Amino acid sequence: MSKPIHFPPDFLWGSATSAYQIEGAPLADGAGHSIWTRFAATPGKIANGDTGDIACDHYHRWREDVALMRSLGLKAYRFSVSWSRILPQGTGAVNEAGIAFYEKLIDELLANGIEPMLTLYHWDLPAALDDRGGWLNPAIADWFADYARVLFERFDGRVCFWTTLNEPWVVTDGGYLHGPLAPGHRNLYEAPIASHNLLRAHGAAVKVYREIGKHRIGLVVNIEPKYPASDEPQDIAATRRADAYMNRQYLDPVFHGHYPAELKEIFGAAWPDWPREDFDLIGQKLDYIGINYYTRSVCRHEETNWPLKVAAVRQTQSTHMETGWEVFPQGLTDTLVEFRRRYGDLPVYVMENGSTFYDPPNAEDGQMHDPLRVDCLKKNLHALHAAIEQGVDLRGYMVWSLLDNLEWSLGFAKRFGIVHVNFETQQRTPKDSALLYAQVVASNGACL
Ligand SMILES: N=[N+]=NCCCCNC(=O)[C@@H]1[C@H]2[C@H](O)[C@@H](O)[C@H](O)[C@@H](CO)[C@@H]12
Repeated sequence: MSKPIHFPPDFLWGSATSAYQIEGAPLADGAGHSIWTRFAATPGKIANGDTGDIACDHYHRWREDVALMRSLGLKAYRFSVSWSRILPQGTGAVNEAGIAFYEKLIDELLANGIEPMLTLYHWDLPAALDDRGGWLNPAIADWFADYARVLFERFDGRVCFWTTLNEPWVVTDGGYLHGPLAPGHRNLYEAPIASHNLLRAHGAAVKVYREIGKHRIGLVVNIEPKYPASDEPQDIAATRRADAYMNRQYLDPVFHGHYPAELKEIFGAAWPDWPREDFDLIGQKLDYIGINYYTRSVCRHEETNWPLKVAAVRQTQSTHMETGWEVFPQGLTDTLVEFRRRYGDLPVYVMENGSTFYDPPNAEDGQMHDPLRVDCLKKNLHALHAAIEQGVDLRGYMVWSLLDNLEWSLGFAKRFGIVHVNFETQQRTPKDSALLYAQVVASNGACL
């Protein structure tokens, strides 16, 4: 019998979502178009022609969803604000109806004893700014800082946990290098520029927060630990390139003031000489780091793979994600321990961790059984605890996701929720994984 595990007494157990994936009504009450309302309206961009026009109808069901979080005993809720609800043109006049929606949500969370954790940007750039170059226009650092200032002024104090960006790697790799995500570009020269401007915008927003904010602000990155497929020098080098491109491309400039050298090797002539002063902006001190962990990657050299020359070696036990994300809880422990080794003892929150499996149909007992997700969740939580035992200053965990939702270009078929959503009726049904998670929260992990 393994000894019961305990997490720190004030460990923050919560769940995470994002605006475009759950809200629906993206253009309601004066909101402007985003790059995702446009992408979804473009045939072939989202599987099955799915869109965020309705999604989980959270824009109208927010009170019911907060009650659902309360019923699960959640201590925190990580959500994102749709920039184009607040500033329909991306800059300029504030849309008070957009402010009002998030104010109601925040106040309802607080009234139910749930900590609001607000992400300023979770991929849904205002279309009006994309028309002005979006993340390719250096002015976006100021546009983003001005947007952030509006929310800081309205909500700081009720919101005490701020995140500037969610996963700049996915925004860049998906939206500018390979193209499966909005705005759908595929350009070796654009990707480094977009990525660098994301980090500049992050720094500009943190700088504003230091002027007027009184609580905590950080960055959320997806980290996918890389393991060599063999000890062949080519595979070792490929693994280093993959780690530099996906993981260190964001953490090194923020914490060490420079990019990994491998990026110049990967991008060649497409890699600019960045102005030194940019790294003073990017390197603003943070109160915490948010890490999203889903899977690892076993890497080998692959000459034909553009532009990294790396291929991932498919592993056996995978989730039902499109590219078969391996279930590898040890990677979560390794990621957290390696962050501390490389970047120091900053407080860490796991801001997303979850899995998608084809959930079996509703059982005769009316319960939504999801045994594979339950197993995955248990293993990941044990891995989380192992990192704490190895000295990581881990402060909280947000399961991805509260609700089944729009999995971006993969549509609604990829269900990550611990709560099932019937997208015809909008009925929410907690899965076994939600019942397990409620026990974990209530016992602070002792039930594991
Ligand atoms: N191979 N491989 N690669 C794994 C790389 C992970 C990149 N995708 C994410 O982390 C996204 C994050 C996003 O915030 C959320 O909005 C998404 O719904 C989840 C689920 O997809 C995750």
